Amino acid sequence: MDDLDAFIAGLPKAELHLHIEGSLEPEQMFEFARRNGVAIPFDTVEAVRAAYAFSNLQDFLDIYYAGAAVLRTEADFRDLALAYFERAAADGVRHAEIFFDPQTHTHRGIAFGTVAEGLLAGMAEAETRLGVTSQLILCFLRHLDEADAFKTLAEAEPWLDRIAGIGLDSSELGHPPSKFARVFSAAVEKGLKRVAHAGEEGPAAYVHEALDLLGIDRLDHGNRSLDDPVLVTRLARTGMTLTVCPLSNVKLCNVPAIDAHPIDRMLALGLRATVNSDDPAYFGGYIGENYRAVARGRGLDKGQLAMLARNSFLGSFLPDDAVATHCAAIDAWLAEAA
Ligand SMILES: Nc1ncnc2[nH]cnc12
Ligand SMILES: [Zn+2]
Repeated sequence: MDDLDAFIAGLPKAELHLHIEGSLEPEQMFEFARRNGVAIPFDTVEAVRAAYAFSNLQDFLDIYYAGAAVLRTEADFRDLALAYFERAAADGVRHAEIFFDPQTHTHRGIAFGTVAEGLLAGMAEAETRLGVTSQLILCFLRHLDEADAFKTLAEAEPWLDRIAGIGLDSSELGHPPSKFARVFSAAVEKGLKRVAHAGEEGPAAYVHEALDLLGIDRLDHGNRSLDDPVLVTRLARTGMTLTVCPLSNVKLCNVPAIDAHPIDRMLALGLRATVNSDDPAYFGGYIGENYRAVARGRGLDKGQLAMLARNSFLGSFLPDDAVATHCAAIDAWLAEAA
């Protein structure tokens, strides 16, 4: 491991944009398929990996939803979460706020509670065994309708004291944030935080909508905000956190190559950008791989990498005292590396 890789591995960081279903590795897909007696349309792990060539978000989503079909029991969700936390801990993650897509499972007849209890069990075990804290964010699938989102929020009611917030994901184009304004209003009355994918493939106007109509606390992706200087100013002045996912952006062809990624431009514009993995099993790497990719591709120095890590705690839903402790650990690591 060279000096930069060692610095990145030891840099305390939070992951704020991770779809737990997107951490399903092909090996696990086979294991879960076997133990649940579910057929999958692939013969080998290599054939699965070979299918991961995407030209846009929808290409990926079609495969991602099909892959999730192997997840059936509470143990599957627990094992999936634990496997993610083990990889994240090895990458220096101290805290993670993870997304899950309940509708992907309830629409297949899996109870909301099976998913939630399994994930919560994995999260609790990760905290005791690995020292990684975490929170859960329930994402609504935006290609489905508002009524389905309301139904899902009602199903979540018994678990809401253990769910930090709600999010919005899936096919962005044609499904603007405005479609879910009323669900997000209902969620805020229940004390939930609000995040949304916006400006991943969709226009800057969708980011404005997410701010104005959903009242988001955090912006997932947000790359297309760079098309709109007034929006950039608004995001910078309000200290809005952007959960940027570099390898995902390249894999889904939203950025032509990693050396053209705008992560350092975002920082230079005063945006509170963070680095995250999105769907690491599908996009070529976990959070450490994303940091290494932008560090090399954009020539980031240790100060910039530490800023990205500090932003991840500042943008988290952790209480101030925990954020202060994590930021002090970053400063100590930076001082040691100097
Ligand atoms: N990158 C992404 N964009 C939108 N929805 C998603 N669901 C999982 N990954 C996603
Ligand atoms: Zn995402």
